[in-house]
Amino acid sequence: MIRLVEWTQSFVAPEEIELQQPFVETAHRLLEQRSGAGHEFLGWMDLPSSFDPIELQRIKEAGQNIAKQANLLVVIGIGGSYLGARAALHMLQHSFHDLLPREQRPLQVVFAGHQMSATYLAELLELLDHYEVAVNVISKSGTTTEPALAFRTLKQYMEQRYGIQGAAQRIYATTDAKRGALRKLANEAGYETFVIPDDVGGRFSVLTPVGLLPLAAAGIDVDALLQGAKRAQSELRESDVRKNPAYTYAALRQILRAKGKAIELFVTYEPALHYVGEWWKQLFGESEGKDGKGLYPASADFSTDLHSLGQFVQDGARTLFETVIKVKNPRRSLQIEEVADDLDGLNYLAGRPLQQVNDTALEATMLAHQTGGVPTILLELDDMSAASLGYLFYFFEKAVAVSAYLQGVNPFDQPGVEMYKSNMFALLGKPGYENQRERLATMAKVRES
Ligand SMILES: O=P(O)(O)OC[C@H]1O[C@H](O)[C@H](O)[C@@H](O)[C@@H]1O
Repeated sequence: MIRLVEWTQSFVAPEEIELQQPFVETAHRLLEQRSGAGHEFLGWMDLPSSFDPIELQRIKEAGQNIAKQANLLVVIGIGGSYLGARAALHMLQHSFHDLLPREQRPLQVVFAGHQMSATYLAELLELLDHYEVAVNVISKSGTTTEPALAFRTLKQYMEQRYGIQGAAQRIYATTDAKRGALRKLANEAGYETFVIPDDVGGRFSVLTPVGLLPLAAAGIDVDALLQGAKRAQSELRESDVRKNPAYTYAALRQILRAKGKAIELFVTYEPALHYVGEWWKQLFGESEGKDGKGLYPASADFSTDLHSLGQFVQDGARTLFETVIKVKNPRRSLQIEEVADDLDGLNYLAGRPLQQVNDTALEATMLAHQTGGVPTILLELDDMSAASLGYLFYFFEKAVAVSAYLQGVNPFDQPGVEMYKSNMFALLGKPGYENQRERLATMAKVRES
């Protein structure tokens, strides 16, 4: 589970949290009664407890099938169709999974379609012949350009290598039940398909086949992931802002925003949680960055980034606060040994667990940053298990929904992401975008003049 251990009370007094109760209550009711803005996208709320066991079994079987037919799974997707699976694999697999002896890593997962770098895709393609390959292409809309371009190329590769039918047995599509180009293509090609429910938005879809199929293929315990989320679903239904840590966290964020903080820095001291930070950034950035409002979600890996960003956080613009995620019971431990010469002067640490130094760095840094005028929120995650990660996913989904309602925006739409796409289509000469292309050309002329 996740505990909200402490926050800098000199910045936000407990009474200020309690004053938020009426507003939190309202946001809670909007969620519970499915009556707030974007209420048609609340399918994620009951997902853990209502997951169809037959569909879950089919996901697990497809995962086993992938692991039998392939030793490399290419997951194609972007945004919510990519970040959840990557966050979970990065946290739950061995830190050096790719270095494990081949027999200990039956299936490797790589990602594509999360950007449009020719170098990235070309360098992936040139290695595929060394592996038995399967592909999971994921897109809720079925039309997003980045994964569509990657899939167009990888589909060609798969069909050239395995034949049309052979490729169709190795390609799995996760998309809308009925709509979109990917649904049409998958139906015509005969791919096994999985559905992203209509009422679950992309950034809330990690606990659907979007995340679960790649994880099942990689041998992750998806039952435990869902169990952890189910526990969060039950525990985080409490409407009292003082008793529900997800709501306390939501209220704290909005109070700090009202006090002039503009950036929330998501900090972890475990490299395994790096992509949890990336997933968290989309969840909060897309849910709250609207109407000229919102906290800019940033992430940092400490103590690594204390040697790069530490100066700014300590002494730079006082526009940020930190949300620190501490893992109470990390996956491994290591003791610092005494050495005869003590040339590094570290024998004073001999006999102590290395984790004690990492934890002390966390404590010391929080104190330093608070002294420097940076409020901090400390959240504690039990451990690095699938169940704890499932709980974490649900915790932040619940928190962002309430936080966005407190901020007065719809948590579940993302109108702002369309502009770059339509500009790109216009500049690429996509039919139907001629007028916009002319407008942009005029703008470009003005820019050059
Ligand atoms: O799953 P897709 O429909 O391909 O969408 C992938 C991503 O792209 C969109 O532009 C939105 O920014 C995200 O919320 C979404 O997760």
